Amino acid sequence: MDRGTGMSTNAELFERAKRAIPGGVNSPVRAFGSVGGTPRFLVAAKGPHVTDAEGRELVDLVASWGPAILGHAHPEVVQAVQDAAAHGLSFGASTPAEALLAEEVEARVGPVERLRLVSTGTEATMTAIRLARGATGRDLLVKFDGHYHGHSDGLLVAAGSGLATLAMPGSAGIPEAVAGTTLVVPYNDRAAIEAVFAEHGDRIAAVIVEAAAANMGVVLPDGDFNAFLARTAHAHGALLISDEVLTGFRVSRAGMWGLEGWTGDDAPDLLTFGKVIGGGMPLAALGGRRELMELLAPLGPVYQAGTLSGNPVAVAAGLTTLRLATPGVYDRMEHAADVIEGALTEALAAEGVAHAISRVGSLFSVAFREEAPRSFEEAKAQDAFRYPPFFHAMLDAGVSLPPSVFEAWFVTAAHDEAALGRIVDALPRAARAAAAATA
Ligand SMILES: Cc1ncc(COP(=O)(O)O)c(C=O)c1O
Ligand SMILES: N[C@H](C=O)CCC(=O)O
Repeated sequence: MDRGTGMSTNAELFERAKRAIPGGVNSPVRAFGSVGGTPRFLVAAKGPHVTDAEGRELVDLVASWGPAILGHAHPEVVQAVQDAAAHGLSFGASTPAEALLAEEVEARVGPVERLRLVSTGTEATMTAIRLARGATGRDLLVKFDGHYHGHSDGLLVAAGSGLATLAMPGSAGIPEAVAGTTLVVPYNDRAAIEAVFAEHGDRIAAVIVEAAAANMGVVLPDGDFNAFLARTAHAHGALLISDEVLTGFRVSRAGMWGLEGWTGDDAPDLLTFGKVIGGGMPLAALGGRRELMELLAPLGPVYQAGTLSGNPVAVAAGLTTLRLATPGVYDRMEHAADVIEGALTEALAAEGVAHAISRVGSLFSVAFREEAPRSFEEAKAQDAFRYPPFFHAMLDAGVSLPPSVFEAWFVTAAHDEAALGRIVDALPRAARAAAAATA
């Protein structure tokens, strides 16, 4: 499919992109770095499918890294976007729909009394941290090894996602002074949290945690770990930032908070959202208690701004997506996850491949090890060499998986029996390829 490029194959497009764009991609995980081969250049997406430049339709388990819970290009979302666009692409001024979106989130997620819209998850977490520092007058941030919260300086320390994929310990270009304000602890390690607070408690502004880790593969919080973090932070006058950029409105209608339901001292102080809240458009948000959120300018001293914040086309996509995300949508996603989990286990077990599937709601991934990992150290201690041949066997059979063992698999409510059937049919051969892999 040419689309004005004069080129038709993924390989040609990748070569051209590499001559114009660093590494040929605008986000590192897209480059197939850890699985090898040529990235697919996509030209269309509809329902559970994406179509590449060679006209090949693939069943998609990336779902734009999470936003597409309804399936790609849901007609009502597309219509809402077209209607909004017809009235103007961007105003740089308030619009009536912004408050409707904020109300929609506040009605679902108890700890969110006020919401500020931004454009990316990176901006949401960056702003939440600035707000926590402004509120507490402290400078240190605690984050977890292998958690990813976007690419702002202080958060690219021991991060997951593309850094895990590329085995990068951090990023160049981050001043020591900034990196030094981030304290990294192993995930699910309560003793490590207690120790870090015992040593630095009066300087810690906040703990930031993925509500369920999903950027080192899915790694679930142990028991009431999130509530424990809130209680420990609060006991030391610090805040808990629950990063729901990935889990928000995906693992349930109210995200991970909706599944755990922590309130009072156990609840997070600030929450960040992205992906689903924008329905596939660039929109993200941070929210929390009124008195904290009102420290943001223009009411308070913590500054945050954005030319495109609350963009009307993005708000239309997000609002329509959330309104369409009925309990039935979550039932369909869970059904899709059930079918894939069952078939994946069966296929890998039949080949004697050690594996563990970690899952919350419909969000899951597979690790090539006996036990589900509880930390980044454990997530890295797996037979990761089995993933590239597994991935390529699935791709050859027409199923697009995330191009890294450290990323989650994303289903949508549009994954119908036909799409699921293609995945199930592809798995036995992929499991054989995983079994045959050598380190
Ligand atoms: C948990 C989490 N937080 C933050 C981000 C950053 O969001 P964005 O890529 O929109 O900047 C991501 C994903 O990229 C994420 O998974
Ligand atoms: N793990 C990231 C999002 O959740 C992958 C998306 C990206 O960084 O391109």
